[in-house]
Amino acid sequence: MTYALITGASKGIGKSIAEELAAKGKNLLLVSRSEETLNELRLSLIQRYNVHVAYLAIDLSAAEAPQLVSNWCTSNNYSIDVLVNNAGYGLWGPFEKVSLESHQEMLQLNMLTVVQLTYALLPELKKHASSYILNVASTAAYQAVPTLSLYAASKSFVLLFTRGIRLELEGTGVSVSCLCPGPTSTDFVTRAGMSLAIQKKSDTFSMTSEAVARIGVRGMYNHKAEIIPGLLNKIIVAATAWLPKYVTEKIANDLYKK
Ligand SMILES: NC(=O)C1=CN([C@@H]2O[C@H](COP(=O)(O)OP(=O)(O)OC[C@H]3O[C@@H](n4cnc5c(N)ncnc54)[C@H](OP(=O)(O)O)[C@@H]3O)[C@@H](O)[C@H]2O)C=CC1
Ligand SMILES: N[C@@H](C=O)C(=O)O
Repeated sequence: MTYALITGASKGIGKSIAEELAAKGKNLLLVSRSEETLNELRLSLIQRYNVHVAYLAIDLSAAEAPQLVSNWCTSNNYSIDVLVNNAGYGLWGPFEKVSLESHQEMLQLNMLTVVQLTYALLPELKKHASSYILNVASTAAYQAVPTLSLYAASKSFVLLFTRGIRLELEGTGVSVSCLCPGPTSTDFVTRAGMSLAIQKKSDTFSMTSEAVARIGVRGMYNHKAEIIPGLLNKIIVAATAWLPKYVTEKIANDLYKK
């Protein structure tokens, strides 16, 4: 019996990925902070899809958390052939207006937890003839986003890290993909502290988390390097490749400024 481990599985894109995989008969290991929400989701998935589901409630922004997750998997003999590094968030506002501690906590989750969990679970993933890593970055990975400067930089890190290990792992059976959603209807904007005006702007372009998850899981199983859900998001990413950087950064700045 093998499992997919999903971080940030209690809501949003991670929850939708859990639903998408459960619907395909995949057993799940759900990881996030909210124990009650995770247990409710666990019971619902078992009832609807007849799959095995376990969860671990843990704050993944703690430096020791990825090792504790790995220890949990080992002590329960969970055989993992899918790892979805999804948990993450943004902090909206001018760089200097957000505390350094808050910046560092976000970078731990968005970047270091992805690295540490991947490092810890890679030996397990390599035991299987075919296994998958799906790291969740963002369309923000393709350019600087003023007022989300560190967030966008953290997602660029995830994108390049993913592409790097993808090539390193060629021939091992471990397929590595990067999901780069654009605006998606989740708690992201609330957690980021964005103004209502920006939330309204973001909503006009937003995809559903279900659509993002469906496209992401399909791309992962199709061994795609980068998965950009939605035609508009594909066009925006393509534009960042041929428009001058100051143009796309100015557009992002106007979109996200207070
Ligand atoms: N929504 C969007 O517009 C976009 C989102 N993304 C990315 O998608 C990913 C998922 O975000 P999204 O679903 O939108 O956001 P949500 O805020 O809706 O969900 C975030 C998930 O991560 C979990 N999480 C947050 N902090 C922690 C933590 N410290 N430890 C453990 N789990 C944590 C939350 O669970 P809990 O609160 O229970 O801990 C929740 O399950 C993120 O990496 C985000 O950067 C990328 C592009 C666009
Ligand atoms: N909502 C943001 C997350 O990454 C974005 O789409 O830029």
